[in-house]
Amino acid sequence: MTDITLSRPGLAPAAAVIPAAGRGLRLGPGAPKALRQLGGTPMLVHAVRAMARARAVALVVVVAPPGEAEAVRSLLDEHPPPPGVDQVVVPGGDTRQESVRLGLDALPDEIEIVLVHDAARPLVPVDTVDAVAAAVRAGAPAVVPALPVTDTVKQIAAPSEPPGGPEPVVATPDRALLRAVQTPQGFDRATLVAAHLKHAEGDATDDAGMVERMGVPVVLVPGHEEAFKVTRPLDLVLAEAVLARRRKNDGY
Ligand SMILES: Nc1ccn([C@@H]2O[C@H](COP(=O)(O)OP(=O)(O)OP(=O)(O)O)[C@@H](O)[C@H]2O)c(=O)n1
Ligand SMILES: C[C@](O)(CO)[C@H](O)COP(=O)(O)O
Repeated sequence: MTDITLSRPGLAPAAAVIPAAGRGLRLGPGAPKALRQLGGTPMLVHAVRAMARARAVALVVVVAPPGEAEAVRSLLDEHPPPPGVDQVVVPGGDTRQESVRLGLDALPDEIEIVLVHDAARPLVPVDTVDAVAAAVRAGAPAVVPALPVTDTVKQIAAPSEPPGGPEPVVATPDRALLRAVQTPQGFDRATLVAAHLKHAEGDATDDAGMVERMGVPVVLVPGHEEAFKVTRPLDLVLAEAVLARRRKNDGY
């Protein structure tokens, strides 16, 4: 557990846990995804900035690629957070779930609200972060930003083996009832810790799914198009374009 003094006045103390330990295999060969450049700055630095700008966030815990924690500490020292925000770096694990759990283990006792945010979503607007934190502060135990699904989605019985073969369709779910979820996902700390303890052996792709499985209500709030995840090479092209537009229009 981390021993720090939290200094953001007037709000229940919240921490951002940023899982950044993934390899980014779908992005292609190169450094771990969080350390790849976006507009000349590592993606992780953008993600940390986005979270540290939120009004409620007093602490940012970065979960670094295993073996890169020291390099990430040096990188973040070059990009200090705003006054009143502390940052801590811990090494990550083999899965996203394990990395988030390692981030949770580093939280000091005072933290009541946790926002889990993918380093791979570097351009999330601060208003989205604030809206998630506000909903948790207002009493929701688990809050997820989400957008309507724009494609029609087909359900198959099982993925083809090997991939690329024909896949028979079994259903077409009603798109109006589907949402694509983003991060930061916000939680009452005790709820999230309990979910990680209960499902410790799993490999969940998101934290809210683990909370749902405990029977705790999860609520969606509007996400934002610019909170998209950089997963494949084309996402990086889009991220560069969004960043260039922000820099031109807002001096970002
Ligand atoms: N062992 C892992 C795996 C993922 N992540 C983090 O979880 C977030 C979402 O994961 P994703 O975008 O799927 O990243 P990767 O696992 O790096 O991608 P890929 O599956 O293409 O390798 C990312 O910020 C990633 O760094 C993590 O902290 N630890
Ligand atoms: C948490 C997440 O960003 C929600 O969309 C996502 O599930 C991360 O994992 P993925 O395997 O890259 O989808």
